[in-house]
Amino acid sequence: MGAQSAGPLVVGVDSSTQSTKALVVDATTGVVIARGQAPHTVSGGDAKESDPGRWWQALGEALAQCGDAARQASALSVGGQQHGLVALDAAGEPVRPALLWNDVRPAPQSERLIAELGGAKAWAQRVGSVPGPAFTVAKWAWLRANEPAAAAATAAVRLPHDYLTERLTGESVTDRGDASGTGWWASSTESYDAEILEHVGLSPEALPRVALPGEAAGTVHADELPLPHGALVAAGTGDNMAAALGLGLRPGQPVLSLGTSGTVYAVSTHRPADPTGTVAGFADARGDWLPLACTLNCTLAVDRVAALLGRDREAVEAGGEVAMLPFLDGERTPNLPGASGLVHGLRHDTTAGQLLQAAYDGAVFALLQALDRVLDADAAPDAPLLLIGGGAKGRAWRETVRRLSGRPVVVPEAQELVALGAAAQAAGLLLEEDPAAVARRWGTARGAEYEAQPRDVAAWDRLATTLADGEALLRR
Ligand SMILES: Nc1ncnc2c1ncn2[C@@H]1O[C@H](COP(=O)(O)OP(=O)(O)O)[C@@H](O)[C@H]1O
Ligand SMILES: O=C(CO)[C@@H](O)[C@H](O)COP(=O)(O)O
Repeated sequence: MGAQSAGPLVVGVDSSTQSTKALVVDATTGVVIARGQAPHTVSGGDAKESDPGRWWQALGEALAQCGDAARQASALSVGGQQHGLVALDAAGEPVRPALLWNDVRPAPQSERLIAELGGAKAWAQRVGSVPGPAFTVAKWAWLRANEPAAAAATAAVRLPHDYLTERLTGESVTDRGDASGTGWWASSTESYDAEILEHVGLSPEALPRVALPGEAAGTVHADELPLPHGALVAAGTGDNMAAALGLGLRPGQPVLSLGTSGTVYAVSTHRPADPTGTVAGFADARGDWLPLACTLNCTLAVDRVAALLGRDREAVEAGGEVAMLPFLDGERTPNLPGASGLVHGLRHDTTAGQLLQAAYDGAVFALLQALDRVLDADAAPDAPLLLIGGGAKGRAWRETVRRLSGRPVVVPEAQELVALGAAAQAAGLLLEEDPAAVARRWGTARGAEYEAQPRDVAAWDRLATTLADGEALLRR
C-alpha cells in the first residue's frame, strides 16, 4: 500500500487491449492508495483475438498487487476496451477467443450491413454510428459467416467490461456507453434495436440488461479474487467513456488519447449522427453523448517503426520532407481496413530520426483530421487538448500533437484515467454523487500546460497530399 486513506476505498479497473490496470482510490480525496497491472496477450497477424479467461486472471493478478487495500474496498467498477465480441455458450464459457475492436476481418460484413439496412445516413440517424469493422455487430456477422458452429453454440454475447462484471457479480448487466459501440443499441431510442438484432440472427435474450446511469450492477459474489464479498459493483463502461468520467469532462472539452488505439472525443449534449462514419456517436456513461473518432495505429505502430529503425522512441529529428501513413494494421480513421503503411518523399539525406518523426506525424494527423468533426458548437475553437493514455508520457508524442494541432495542450498529472474514471463511477455509486463531479473534486484533469504553437502547415499538407494521392494503394 502507498498513501494513507481518509475515506472509504473504491477500486477502478481498466481492462484494455494490452493489460489490466487496477487502482485502489480513496473515494473522498481521490488519492491512489495502491495499484497493480498485469498483461494480456493479443494474437498477431490479421486476427486480433484475446482469451477472456486471461482478462479474468489478469484482473486477479492486478488486484493481488494492490495488497490489503483491495480487500478493504467498498465499491468497484470495470472499464474495458470497447466493441470486443465475447461469445459464451450455455454454460457461460467462451465458445472461442474474443474478437477485438482492432480486428479488421469483418470489413466485408460491415459494408454489407450498412447497405442492407438503408445506407450510412440511415444508420447514423438511427444507431448514431455507421458500423465499421470495429463494431460488435460486424464481428457477430463475421462469426456467423465464417464459424457457423461457434455462432450456433453462442447463448450469450458480452462486451469485455460486462463479461468481467458478470463474473464478479453473477449479473448480466452492461451500460449505455459500452452498449452504444455494439451497433445493435440505437441512440435514437436508447435501447436495443429489435430489427437489427433480427437481421443478424441474434436474440435479445442473449444480451445483458442495460443499467441506467448511476445504477449498480450488483455486489461481489466471486470468491477467487482478493475483494470483499458483498462490495458494491457499478455498471462499468467502455474505456473511453470511463476516461471521460475520470477527467470529469464538461461538454466541449476535447481529449486526445494515445494508447493501443488513438482516440479523439468530447462530451456533447447533442446526439451525434455523422453519416460519413468518421465519428462514432457513442453515449457516455452519464446521460450525455461521446462523439469519438478512433485510429487503429497509434503507440504500437510508432513503437514498431522505432524498433525497425533501431531507435529509442524519443530519438526523433526535425526536418526533411518525408511523409508516413503508419497504417500497419489497416486503418479505421480514415476507413481503410485493408491499408498498410505508406512512405513518400524518401531522399538520400533523409535521416532515421526524420523517418521516426514522420511516423508520429502520420499517427497524429489521422486523429487531428477527425477532431473538427468530433467537436460541435459546444466546443471553443482554442480549447486546450487534454492529452492522455500511455503515449502522453512521451515528449515526442506531446510535441507532435502541439506542432500539428496548433492548440494548447494539457497533460494531466494523473495516470491511468480509465481506471480512475471507473473508480469515480464506483465512488459515485457509493456516495450517491455524479461520478464526473467526483473526478472534478479529485482534481484529476490538473496537469502541465503547454501553450499553443503555430501549426506546421507544411507537414500537414504533405500528409494530406500523400493520403489523397496514395488512396488507390491504401484501398488495396
Ligand atoms: N514513457 C512513454 N513514452 C511514450 N510512450 C509510452 C510511454 N510509456 C508507455 N508508452 C506507450 O503507451 C502504450 C500503452 O498505452 P495505454 O494507454 O496503457 O494502452 P492501452 O490502454 O490501450 O492498452 C504503449 O504501447 C507504449 O507505446
Ligand atoms: O475501439 C475503440 C474505440 O471505439 C478503442 O478505443 C478501444 O476501446 C480500445 O481501447 P484501448 O485498449 O486502446 O484503450
